[in-house]
Amino acid sequence: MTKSVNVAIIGSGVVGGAFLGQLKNLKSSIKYNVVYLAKTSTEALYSKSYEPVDLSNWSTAATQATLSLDELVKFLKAGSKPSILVDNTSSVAIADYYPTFIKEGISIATPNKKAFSSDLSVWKEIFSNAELPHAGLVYHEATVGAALPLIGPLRDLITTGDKVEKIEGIFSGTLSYIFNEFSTTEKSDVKFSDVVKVAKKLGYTEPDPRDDLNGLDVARKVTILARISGLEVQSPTSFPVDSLIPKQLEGIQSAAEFLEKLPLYDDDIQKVKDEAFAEGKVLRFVGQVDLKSNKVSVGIGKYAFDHPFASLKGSDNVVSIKTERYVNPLIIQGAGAGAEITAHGVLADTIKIAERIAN
Ligand SMILES: NC(=O)C1=CN([C@@H]2O[C@H](COP(=O)(O)OP(=O)(O)OC[C@H]3O[C@@H](n4cnc5c(N)ncnc54)[C@H](OP(=O)(O)O)[C@@H]3O)[C@@H](O)[C@H]2O)C=CC1
Ligand SMILES: N[C@@H](CC=O)C(=O)O
Ligand code: NA
Repeated sequence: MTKSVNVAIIGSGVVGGAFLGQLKNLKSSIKYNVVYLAKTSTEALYSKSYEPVDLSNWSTAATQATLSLDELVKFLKAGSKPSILVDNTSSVAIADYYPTFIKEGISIATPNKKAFSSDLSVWKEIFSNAELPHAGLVYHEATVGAALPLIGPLRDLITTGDKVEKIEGIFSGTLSYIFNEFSTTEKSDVKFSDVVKVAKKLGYTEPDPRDDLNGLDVARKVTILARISGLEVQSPTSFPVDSLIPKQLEGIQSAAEFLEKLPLYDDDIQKVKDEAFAEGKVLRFVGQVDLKSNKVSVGIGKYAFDHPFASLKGSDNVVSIKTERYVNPLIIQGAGAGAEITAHGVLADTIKIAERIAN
């Protein structure tokens, strides 16, 4: 008999849209019944009889109002199959609900960093609920480095008894792209604000690019890796984080107005770049977790032209993990943002869950 799972998907933006395309084309012996699809915060596709959503016309099909999270839990629990929630949003409200989904036996696959990198109490609740009998599973590989294999391998190392000593790297696809284009080993007069706009257009940035520029997105990723490695980081604002947002633009309401005004401050960051260039260095935005000194930090660093960080390309992330076993650090490098790249990480997690729970 064919095994199957019920899948509820929330979000159809940059990552969610690509996820739906990949799921539609998935060849698998397991049947994935998409019984609920919240396209946006207000519009959803589903039927009370659990008739699967037709993924060939989801963008044009008639919608109804979204279910509340309470209603969604009830809906999924009343289905006859095990369920997976795929959260392709950056919503805090949904993230705060993960402990409930998990306790109620609903598994989660997500690129949403909020639940894993906010207050430590949410992290603890998620992973203690995951130990309960009949709890749902939690997979979140795409919360750090998009689909790059970081969280899975790091957990494998720790579960098998290795000890992490230091993690260091470039964790933001957006900031990698921006600095790789802006601060190069050749003299260039490309404008910081222009590169930011291109990064947004390419789908690398968070829904609001200020969440990348203020360092918080990197701080969230570093928080997740630190916690997995055994360091109880209280929150992504509990350690030093450099921001690239000019002080004068800190109070601005909309992302559009921010992007419009950003060119006014191009000269300031240009000066920092020129100073580094004069020393034979480039600027890169780096995160560090030092398990020996229990210190975490995120900020701009200057790296010599022949340092591996200086030759990074595109939106690549590069992460170095030094452990007791990996005395020469394990290096993981590749694209760390973008629609298809991230979506395949989320789909791979969905498949891993389905392989464990489908019936
Ligand atoms: N882009 C990338 O390269 C990467 C992204 N990620 C993560 O992936 C997630 C999605 O990012 P991205 O696709 O770029 O973001 P988008 O803003 O493009 O998409 C988010 C989608 O979620 C919907 N949404 C938000 N809140 C709710 C809600 N409460 N109920 C239903 N739908 C909701 C939005 O609809 P509405 O318009 O109504 O709000 C929108 O359709 C984020 O958590 C991001 O950090 C992770 C790694 C890489
Ligand atoms: N905005 C993020 C997306 C992935 O988490 C980034 O640029 O890395
Ligand atoms: Na990853």
